[in-house]
Amino acid sequence: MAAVRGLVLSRPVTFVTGNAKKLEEVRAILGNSIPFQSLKLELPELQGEPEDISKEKARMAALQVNGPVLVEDTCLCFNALKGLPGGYKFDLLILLVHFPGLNNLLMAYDDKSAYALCVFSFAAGPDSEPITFSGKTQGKIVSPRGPNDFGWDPIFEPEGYDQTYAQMPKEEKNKISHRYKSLALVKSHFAEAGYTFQIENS
Ligand SMILES: O=c1nc[nH]c2c1ncn2[C@H]1C[C@H](O)[C@@H](COP(=O)(O)OP(=O)(O)OP(=O)(O)O)O1
Ligand SMILES: [Mg+2]
Repeated sequence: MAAVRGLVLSRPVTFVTGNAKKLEEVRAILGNSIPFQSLKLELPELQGEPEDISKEKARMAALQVNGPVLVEDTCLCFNALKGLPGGYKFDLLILLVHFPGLNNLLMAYDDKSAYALCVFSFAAGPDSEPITFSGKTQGKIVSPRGPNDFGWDPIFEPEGYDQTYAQMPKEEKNKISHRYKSLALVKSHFAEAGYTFQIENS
């Protein structure tokens, strides 16, 4: 008799986001490794610790979808500002990208280091406690360089590179990014948990 391995999910996983650029990267990074569908929902912008925001997003998404969901919350954290803005989304980041002179704000600090943090959460359903997976990429804040089509990509230069995220080819960003690292943990979790997607009993 064949052993039944892993948890059975009632439906395929839904990745819930309102951000098309994120979705593009998640598609490219996951490839066929985790079958998922996507759903564009504008969930409320929560503030606080990134892990808490991500979990809460997963709870809200699982309720709306009434099935297994993946969500993620991403933030940029300045070491000189003790991790701010992090999960506190005042529009400083957007101002920095659009008004390069404002980078002088950080000129007051010798420490221009920062990290990009991506926290994925998986909830198996509306009654399941979400599990989080955090990926972090170290770097520094620079004056904007490169195309301005995804958030703070033009002002973040990852450690060991002389290009900003915005200047790098997408495939390059997707090999070293906060999102890539977080998704690597999600993939291992799925591989270990051995989720299957049958609806029928076996
Ligand atoms: O790799 C990235 N490179 C540059 N900027 C990024 C990245 N990833 C997120 N971002 C920006 C988008 C948003 O201004 C904020 C995160 O907010 P965050 O709530 O996680 O994203 P969102 O509201 O756009 O989409 P969602 O519907 O998934 O919540 O940082
Ligand atoms: Mg959001």
